[in-house]
Amino acid sequence: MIAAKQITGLILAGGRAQRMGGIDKGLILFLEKPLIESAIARLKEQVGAMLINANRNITKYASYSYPVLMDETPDFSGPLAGFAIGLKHCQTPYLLVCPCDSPLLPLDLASRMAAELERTECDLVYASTRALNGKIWAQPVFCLMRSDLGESLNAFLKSGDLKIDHWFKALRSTTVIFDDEAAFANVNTPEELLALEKLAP
Ligand SMILES: Nc1nc2c(ncn2[C@@H]2O[C@H](COP(=O)(O)OP(=O)(O)OP(=O)(O)O)[C@@H](O)[C@H]2O)c(=O)[nH]1
Ligand SMILES: [Mg+2]
Repeated sequence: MIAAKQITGLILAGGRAQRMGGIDKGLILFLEKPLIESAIARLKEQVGAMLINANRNITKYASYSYPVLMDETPDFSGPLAGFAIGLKHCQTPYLLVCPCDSPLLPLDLASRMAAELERTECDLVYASTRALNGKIWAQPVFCLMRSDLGESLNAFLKSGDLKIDHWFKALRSTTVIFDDEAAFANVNTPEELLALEKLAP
């Protein structure tokens, strides 16, 4: 069984947040605390070590006492840039990536993804959600992978492709479907922030 201590959690807070007006999304207030704090609180219970990926306000992110890693590829080239620096610094056999803007993320995320990774012997497992109408949506920035995939990812990024699903297809990958879609709700706009504050327990 993959144990929590074999997993490093990586919170991605390195985006541009253009739909939020370009501010640093991880630091906007959600129920009076920086948004990233909700993700940290939920993820840290599920893993043995934590990393934060950010490209701005490094000192503020460092105040959470986890290593803060900046993208090595320039100009906000997308979430895979965060995956790459996370894989480079991960010191456990598995890396679990989550975004900073999903404050209700599931408390059984790591355990369910780890069980599926082990069962299927895949390299990577990503989350999907089932909408009320039954449709399945991939949530690719929630994913658990073997931490020896750095070379594969670096080669993929060097080829000029930045699309998460393209990299996943190049690997042995699979998904876990979560029925609790609300747990994956994320904040992209000021309106979504207000709506999610009302949903929070
Ligand atoms: N490291 C890194 N993470 C990114 C980058 N772009 C997006 N992300 C992260 O990927 C996750 C999902 O991205 P989005 O919800 O689109 O966030 P965003 O790109 O900051 O917001 P928009 O500019 O409005 O699309 C968030 O956790 C972001 O922080 C990037 O260039 N580098
Ligand atoms: Mg984006």
